[in-house]
Amino acid sequence: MIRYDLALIGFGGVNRALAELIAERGDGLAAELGFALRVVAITDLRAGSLVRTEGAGIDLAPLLATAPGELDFSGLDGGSPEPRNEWVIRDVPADIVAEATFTNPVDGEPALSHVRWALEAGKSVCTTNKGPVALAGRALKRLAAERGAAFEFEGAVLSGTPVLRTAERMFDGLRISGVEGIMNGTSNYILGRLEAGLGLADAVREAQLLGYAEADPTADIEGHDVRLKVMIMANEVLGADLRQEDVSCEGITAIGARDIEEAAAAGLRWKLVGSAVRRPDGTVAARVAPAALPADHPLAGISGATNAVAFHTDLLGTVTVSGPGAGRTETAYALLSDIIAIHRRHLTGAETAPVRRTREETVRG
Ligand SMILES: NC(=O)C1=CN([C@@H]2O[C@H](COP(=O)(O)OP(=O)(O)OC[C@H]3O[C@@H](n4cnc5c(N)ncnc54)[C@H](OP(=O)(O)O)[C@@H]3O)[C@@H](O)[C@H]2O)C=CC1
Ligand SMILES: N[C@@H](CC=O)C(=O)O
Repeated sequence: MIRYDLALIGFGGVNRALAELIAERGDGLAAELGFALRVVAITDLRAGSLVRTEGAGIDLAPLLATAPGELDFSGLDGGSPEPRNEWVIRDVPADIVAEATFTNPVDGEPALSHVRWALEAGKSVCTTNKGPVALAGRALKRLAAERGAAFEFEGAVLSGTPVLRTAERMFDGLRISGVEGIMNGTSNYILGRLEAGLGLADAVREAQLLGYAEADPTADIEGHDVRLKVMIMANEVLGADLRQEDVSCEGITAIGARDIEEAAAAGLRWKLVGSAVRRPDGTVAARVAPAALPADHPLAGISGATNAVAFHTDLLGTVTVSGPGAGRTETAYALLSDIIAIHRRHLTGAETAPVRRTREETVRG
């Protein structure tokens, strides 16, 4: 039985849910997929770091039985009050680093360094963190390929809904002229709650409790989170090389109760739409903006934390992928799907990280 040793960086909603999946379903997954998972290191800003590379690795059950805010690794065997991220990532023997600290939409740090340290050490990375992928995806994929490691990030766009792998694997032979979608669970959930008569602050609090919101929910409601996701979609699917300044960005904070009422009276629903479209000259135009959509628009019926991305293709017309766009367990599944992808590449003997194919020549938008 192949075994992969994991280091979890950040032990908040998503990596904790991954630990739960491993604790609850590890044996079943091993029987079904042919590999076992052992967690050998965990770091977290508040809890510190915990390393156990002997025997069964870290015993997850007592950690999962402790309330998130009360976890403290310092008194445990192999524990320290400091996160010790760089040492853990570079020096503790592990096969895969699962990066799930907060997304920093400005410069991607500290997650960008976490990913870079892991790849430099030849360790594969799976991450749900949008910062490193949107802001330095190309360089990190190159580094992964140089070091014979994998860099997987399915959860960085639509949580556990496999929108990137669908585009990468299922659209062979198609030309994709653009993508547009609802790519933020929190803002879509909030818009639904505003339609139900709730105020913005209460709706944000609900989204936080449900585990949908970013550590700083400003990123959700001001559109910065969608901007990163649009960049990832444009760069991965349309072969662009967009930077933040290439993507105009407006969130949902200017939408008031009156706008919601007027839209409803006209049979419209407000949605936060991210889009990237190939221009006739081959460059890519991308934006994030709210739109009042008519009931028959494919994105108008997407409610709650559900998200959807519509791909505009030449031979199939519009193909829409829809599913959860946020949620702790849903996003932990994205990390599991990345680990499965790393395992499959390992089985086929692929030596280098997958460089996603682009549909056409890369042209900066
Ligand atoms: N939740 C979701 O639905 C989705 C989340 N994502 C992304 O996944 C990532 C994780 O999300 P989620 O688990 O919900 O977020 P959380 O805020 O629940 O967890 C992040 C954890 O990382 C810790 N942390 C922050 N900085 C560091 C650091 N430098 N070193 C070690 N630990 C650190 C935080 O500690 P502290 O709390 O003390 O700051 C927290 O425990 C984010 O990047 C998010 O954007 C992607 C798709 C969906
Ligand atoms: N805060 C984000 C989480 C996933 O990326 C969202 O609500 O979509």
